[in-house]
Amino acid sequence: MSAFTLHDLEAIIAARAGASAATSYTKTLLDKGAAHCAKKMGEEAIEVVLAGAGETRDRVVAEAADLMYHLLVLLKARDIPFAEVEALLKSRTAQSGLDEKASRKDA
Ligand SMILES: N=c1c2ncn([C@@H]3O[C@H](COP(=O)(O)OP(=O)(O)OP(=O)(O)O)[C@@H](O)[C@H]3O)c2ncn1[C@@H]1O[C@H](COP(=O)(O)O)[C@@H](O)[C@H]1O
Repeated sequence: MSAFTLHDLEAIIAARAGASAATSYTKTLLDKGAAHCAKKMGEEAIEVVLAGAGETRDRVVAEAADLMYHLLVLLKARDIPFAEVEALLKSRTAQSGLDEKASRKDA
């Protein structure tokens, strides 16, 4: 399985923020502002919903990838590091105590 992560994609998006809009779809989105990025992400989310409800497995995977990309572009447009989202997810896990249970199970 590929070791490519959302952090890798976040770094690519950050780099493409400095590119020309003529050569970068990411830059085109960012130039249009956070509200446009949010609208695009909403469209991609609907495509995941439709694919998840009744399209092929490959379509679900493809639409999920589009959604992840557009979510990271939106976070970039709002100057929110993906690590901040991860930290919130981690704190929720810690609140539920499931992180300790999971590490005990691994030991
Ligand atoms: N992961 C992606 C990625 N996923 C989806 N997309 C693009 O998102 C768009 C979504 O399709 P749509 O039909 O909704 O959009 P569209 O009609 O083409 O465009 P709109 O005018 O509606 O905005 C397509 O153009 C896809 O190519 C992506 N574009 C870029 N990346 C990553 O970003 C990197 C940098 O890309 P550039 O910024 O283009 O250099 C790439 O190497 C990839 O790693």
